[in-house]
Amino acid sequence: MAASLLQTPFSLSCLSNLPSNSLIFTNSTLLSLHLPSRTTTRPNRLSLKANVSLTNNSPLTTTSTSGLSDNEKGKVLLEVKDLTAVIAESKQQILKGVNLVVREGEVHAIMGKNGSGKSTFSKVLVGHPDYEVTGGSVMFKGENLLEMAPEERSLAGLFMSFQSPVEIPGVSNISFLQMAVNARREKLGLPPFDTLQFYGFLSPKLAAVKMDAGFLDRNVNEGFSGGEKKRNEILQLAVLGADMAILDEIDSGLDVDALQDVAQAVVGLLTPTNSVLMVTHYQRLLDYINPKYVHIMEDGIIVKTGDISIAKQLEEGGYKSISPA
Ligand SMILES: Nc1ncnc2c1ncn2[C@@H]1O[C@H](COP(=O)(O)OP(=O)(O)OP(=O)(O)O)[C@@H](O)[C@H]1O
Repeated sequence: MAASLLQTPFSLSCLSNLPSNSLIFTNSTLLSLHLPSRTTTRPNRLSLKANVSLTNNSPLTTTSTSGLSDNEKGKVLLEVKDLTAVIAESKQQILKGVNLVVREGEVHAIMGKNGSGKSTFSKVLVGHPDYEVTGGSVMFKGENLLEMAPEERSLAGLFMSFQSPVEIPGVSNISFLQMAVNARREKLGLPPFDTLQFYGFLSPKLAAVKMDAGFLDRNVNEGFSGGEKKRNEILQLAVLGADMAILDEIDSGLDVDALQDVAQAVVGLLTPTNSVLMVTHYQRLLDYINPKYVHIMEDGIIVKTGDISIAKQLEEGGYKSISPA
């Protein structure tokens, strides 16, 4: 790594010994750095493109630029078949046969009662070591995701925003992001951004998530409020990009304005070739991000799939109003 990057004293070794939910920050490759896919032909990665209509007073809605009708299907990004998984330590089964297909350009939401397995599913997808897959298959962009190490999953274009983002004491946000972006550039055979170049790259992303520049010099997530951490996660997504972003409860802890900012930033990241899989409990996020599909998870499987009307039904009648299809 270029010395010019290291304005803040920084060593990868400081990223070790992090809690288990910090697998993306392990030092083997500096996390599932949300690095780009091996296919470098995708034009839409890492861009905050405005394929969306945004107004302050109306829900954020995606508008397809692909020219495809609703009935024409995009390329499959993720295909999960009969996925089962247990907690590595106790061998308790949590996922009991999850099936899900996500295509390019689609936003999917997973809802479900507390403890139904939503976060476990998300974490299994990114290869969290707390869980062991015991059956089924997961293909991501035509490759066997389950055979990839967590950092390879990131290299393949998977990003996950955790329900409880980790803190990284001693590492400033800007150093972290710069290092992550430059690691990615190195993989692509590109020269690293120096500090000035990086700031030019970062500025529009910072503006897109409406984040104060003061947060850049603070240690990653250290002392951030719950909402600030969530906003910072979306900044990471904006900076690092992804073919598929898994967002676990990004709405938790956000005030109404922050919710709109974060939702707007996520919508701004959508392109016809990437996708979002979000876990949420509340319709309000879905009103902004407008998923194509809403799935209900119950006891480790998806028991119902529909459109946003399911979320409205849930809001009004609770889970008892949703009977498995
Ligand atoms: N590492 C772990 N160790 C022990 N139990 C676990 C672990 N991970 C998940 N579980 C258990 O598995 C079940 C599913 O948890 P998970 O976090 O996936 O649920 P969830 O649907 O995301 O819930 P919530 O809506 O409350 O976030 C819960 O009973 C939880 O206690």
